[in-house]
Amino acid sequence: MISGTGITKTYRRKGDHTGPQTVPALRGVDFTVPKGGAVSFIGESGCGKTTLGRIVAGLETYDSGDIVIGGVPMTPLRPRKREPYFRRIQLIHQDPYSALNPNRTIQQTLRAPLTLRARQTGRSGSWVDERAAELLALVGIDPGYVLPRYPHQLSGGMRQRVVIARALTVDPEMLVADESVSMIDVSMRLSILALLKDLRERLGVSLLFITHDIATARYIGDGSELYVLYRGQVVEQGPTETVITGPMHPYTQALLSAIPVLHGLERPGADRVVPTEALDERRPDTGCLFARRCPFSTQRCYDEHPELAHCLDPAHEHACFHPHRRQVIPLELHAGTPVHRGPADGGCGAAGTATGDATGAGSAGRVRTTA
Ligand SMILES: Nc1ncnc2c1ncn2[C@@H]1O[C@H](COP(=O)(O)OP(=O)(O)OP(=O)(O)O)[C@@H](O)[C@H]1O
Repeated sequence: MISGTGITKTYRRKGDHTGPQTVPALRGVDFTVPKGGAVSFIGESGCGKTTLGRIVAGLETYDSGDIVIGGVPMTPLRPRKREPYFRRIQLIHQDPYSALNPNRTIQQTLRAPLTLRARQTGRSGSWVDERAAELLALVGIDPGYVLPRYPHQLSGGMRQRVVIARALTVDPEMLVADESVSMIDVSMRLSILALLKDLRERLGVSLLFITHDIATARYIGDGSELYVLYRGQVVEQGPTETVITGPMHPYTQALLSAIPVLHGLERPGADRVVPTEALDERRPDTGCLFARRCPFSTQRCYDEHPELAHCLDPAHEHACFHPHRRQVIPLELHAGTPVHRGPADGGCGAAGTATGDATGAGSAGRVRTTA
């Protein structure tokens, strides 16, 4: 199991800026990826997804918090001592072309980490080439065709499979896939996602999926957890299907309502879609970070910071003072018929730190549903 607690990261800005000199990329993120499990992080550009993925893969430092890998806290360890732990976590880059050395054949690319692995595990030199062929077959490509070739001689989909094969050379416990299908041809995306799902099932490797695309997160689905990141903070989390079919946070609802609806159907809640505003970074981040973009915010949202809390389902948490099921989202279209996946409007209806929408701001009259 790999977990993170209170992970924060602030970047320093280089050069002359009129605004603040620092950019908070992550503000106290907690997450858990169970052994063999899958977790997706979703959010719009700049919300901190890539930063989190790089931290989890040991490629970026964090300011505070802790990453625990297999029960071992990383923070107290010196960087060199952390290395073997982070090696168990492999990052799959979004751009398979830049991730591969253009001057090396695929055989040379795979040989380097496999030779090291052979030394570490006391295996013979012949094992290296056998394993390279085995891994390429595992990711669904013909080793005879691919091994002697250079990256530019392969399709984008093949290159991404090679990148995945290279990640597997170290027998990782977890793969971090950062927008790993966003730069390859649309026609090949599904097969790469299917491959990652298949590897999870066959090898028991955990998956941390980073995407801005809710459909991708849903495809990875099956018993996975979804974390919705907004400006470096988790604003909603829970089982993927639960969050997607019954989002409680206005930001998650806005993300979902941005999905295009086919066949002339209206977008759910299109009249309430929260516009992307140029955030005034000089304003202090008190209260809810989403308050200024939220059509349901009240004074309390500006004054107090909402913590993650649940309503009825303890597995489904949201950081909102006015959680409410506001819309039905037609995420699946079968033969032009929208499948209503979410329940109709309903308040939180539970006690606890998260309150129901007592203001009535989220009543059905204010947000259009497709029901
Ligand atoms: N090396 C860096 N130096 C300064 N600021 C950075 C750096 N890397 C990221 N940031 C800033 O940190 C914030 C989070 O960036 P990050 O790339 O993690 O977001 P993201 O959600 O992955 O966005 P995208 O989907 O566009 O890649 C952004 O405001 C970004 O501008």
